[in-house]
Amino acid sequence: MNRNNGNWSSGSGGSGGSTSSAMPPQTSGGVVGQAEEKLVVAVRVRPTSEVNDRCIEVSSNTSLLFDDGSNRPRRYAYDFVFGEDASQEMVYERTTAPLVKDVLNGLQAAVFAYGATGSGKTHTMLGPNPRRSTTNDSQSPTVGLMLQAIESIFKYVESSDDSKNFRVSISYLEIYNELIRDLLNPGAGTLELREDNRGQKITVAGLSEITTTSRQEVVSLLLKGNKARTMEPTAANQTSSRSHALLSIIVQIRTSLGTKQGRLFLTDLAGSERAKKTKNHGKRLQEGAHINRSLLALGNCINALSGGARYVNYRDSKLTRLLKEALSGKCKTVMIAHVAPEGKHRDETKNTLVYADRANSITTRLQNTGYIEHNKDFPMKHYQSLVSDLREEVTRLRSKMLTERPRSGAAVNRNTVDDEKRKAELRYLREQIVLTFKQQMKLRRKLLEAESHLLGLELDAERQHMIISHWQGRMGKLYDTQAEEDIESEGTVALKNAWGELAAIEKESRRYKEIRERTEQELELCRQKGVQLEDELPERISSDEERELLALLCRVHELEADKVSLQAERLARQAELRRRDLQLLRAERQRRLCEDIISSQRRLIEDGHVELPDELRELYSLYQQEIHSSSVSTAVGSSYERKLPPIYSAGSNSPGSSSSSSEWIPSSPLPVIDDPTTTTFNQDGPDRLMGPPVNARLPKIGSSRRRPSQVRRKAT
Ligand SMILES: Nc1ncnc2c1ncn2[C@@H]1O[C@H](COP(=O)(O)OP(=O)(O)OP(=O)(O)O)[C@@H](O)[C@H]1O
Repeated sequence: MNRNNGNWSSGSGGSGGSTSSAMPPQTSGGVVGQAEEKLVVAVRVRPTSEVNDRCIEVSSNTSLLFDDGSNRPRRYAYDFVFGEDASQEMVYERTTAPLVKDVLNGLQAAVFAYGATGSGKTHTMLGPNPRRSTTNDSQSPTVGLMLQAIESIFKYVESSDDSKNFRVSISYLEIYNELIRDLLNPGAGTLELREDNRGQKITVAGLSEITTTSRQEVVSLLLKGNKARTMEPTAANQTSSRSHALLSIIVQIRTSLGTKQGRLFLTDLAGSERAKKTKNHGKRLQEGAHINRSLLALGNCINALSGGARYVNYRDSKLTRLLKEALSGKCKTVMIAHVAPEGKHRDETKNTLVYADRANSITTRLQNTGYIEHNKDFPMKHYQSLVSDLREEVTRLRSKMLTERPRSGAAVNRNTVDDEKRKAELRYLREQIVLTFKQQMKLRRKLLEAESHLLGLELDAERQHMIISHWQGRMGKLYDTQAEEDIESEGTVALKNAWGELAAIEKESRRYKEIRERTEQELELCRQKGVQLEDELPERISSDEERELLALLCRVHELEADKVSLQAERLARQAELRRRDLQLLRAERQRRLCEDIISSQRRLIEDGHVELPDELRELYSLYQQEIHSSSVSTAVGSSYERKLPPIYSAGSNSPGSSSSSSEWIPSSPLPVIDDPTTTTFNQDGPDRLMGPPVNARLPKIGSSRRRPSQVRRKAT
């Protein structure tokens, strides 16, 4: 077992697990890349002994009738409706089993149980009396979805040919009164929720993530976690969960292309409740308020998502922040709404049905999580594995030659007919092997080309993103209104082109990802066929002639391996050049921004006659030295290296003025200024790649809008 501090949104476990390149099962929808996804909604009706006063009648596997008391029942339809007699297994098979397959294919998936207090959520997710349960039997028919999912994942991994390529880790937390607790390490106290600068990646700092190869261990950890969960008897439910419990199961699958990571979130939400009805007081009442607030936040997100809102506020509660990925489409998500059929729970049941109805119309775009650690070294890494495959084949063939030495006189004793037949068979076998090998190489090349092309597209997309942010920055911030229309038209054209390019690149990427996937499958079949054919060889090698044939085959394989190595080096160099080109472009862009900032600051200094602080004076003189040395080397260097920041002299009226030196004060420590209109930078430098050239437009002298606080005037 490995215990790590885990991230909520990115699995970073220790080593553990096992390995295998077993073909993962087909995804529920065969989705790879981006696809339109509907949030799947199921409703489960809790069993009751009440026969007379009832508000729910299940009419089919997908619909039910709800009587709000007016005796005019309303029909609600969902993806699945589970009646009172539905077994745990049935609920699992229809809702969670397809998601487990997706997770084993490297996708993210989530199941969350929603409903009023006492409606059966914990029963569905964990089974009956999870707190009291001590059985480690994850195969018992009453266990909940969490244990069933763990059971299926381990079953799959264990039955796979190369199970050592899989690594399974879990983390389990609860949100109680808006505080996060680690259920696998309850003594750790409350944990912090953190997110990156862009609010994209949510992590729970210090959350344990346990990696293990033993399913029994996972099961006992889960049971232990359940016992640590905050549960209290309330008037509505003797074993009421007062917290939201979120289990995350991460499956990492090592493949020849990198490590894929799938993740399954299983969430047992605390039940919504009405204070009046539950008769809760004090602590229970406060818990209820927190529960309701976070469920309200969840409800708001669902409303916004179902209405197709562009902005969804996930920030209102920790629950929604943690479930953001599950709700916003980076995940396949199933919501199981729970209802109580008794008439006395009519209001809560109606609320849940309406809630589930809204969730029914949420559609999102599923994103493939892809590989977590590949491409960085591509194409080298990929080629290396290919070459090692080929070398392995050579070794295998060679070992056949060594083990099966011809027995002396064997050939002489055979009669001619047998000999001929044998030769014909061998010829056929050899032809088949060569044919399969050729097919394999063809597919491998196709795969490499697809990979290489995808890498190129990735870099192209990055370039377009840079162009977009470059122009958005220029149009939005750095330039004065004076020639706004000009800039806008230039910028608008550049932006439009970049967006168009980006759309085309994305389309092309999707196409190539499909090609890659198909080719991978074909290659695997072809490889298996090749291995089978080669397996037939040992018994047949009995003559020097046959041995020669085999040696020839080895040679072909070796040559092919060498060829692939060379190809790999060439492509690696190409990719590296492209990468460096992008880095240069990025660095140049940053340099231009710095120059713009310096220009604006200098403009403020000149215009406001601000006394130059010593440190700044020093920096300027260093800068001047730097510029001097780079202008000396310009004779041999590129023209843009020597370009000074586009600083305009005091008194110049337009950015295009032809002053060739600073006219501020003769003793100015500031660098000499080049004329922006005569510079070749915009024509030749990397900035040119950002689209049409644009000169910086700084505020006119005397018309600059300065706030007194921004300018420290020189004391006279
Ligand atoms: N499908 C079911 N079959 C048998 N018993 C069930 C089923 N669903 C719920 N129960 C029983 O009903 C009671 C309440 O269920 P449970 O504790 O799962 O509700 P809950 O929605 O999780 O409540 P809370 O939000 O208060 O935690 C429990 O005793 C549970 O065993």
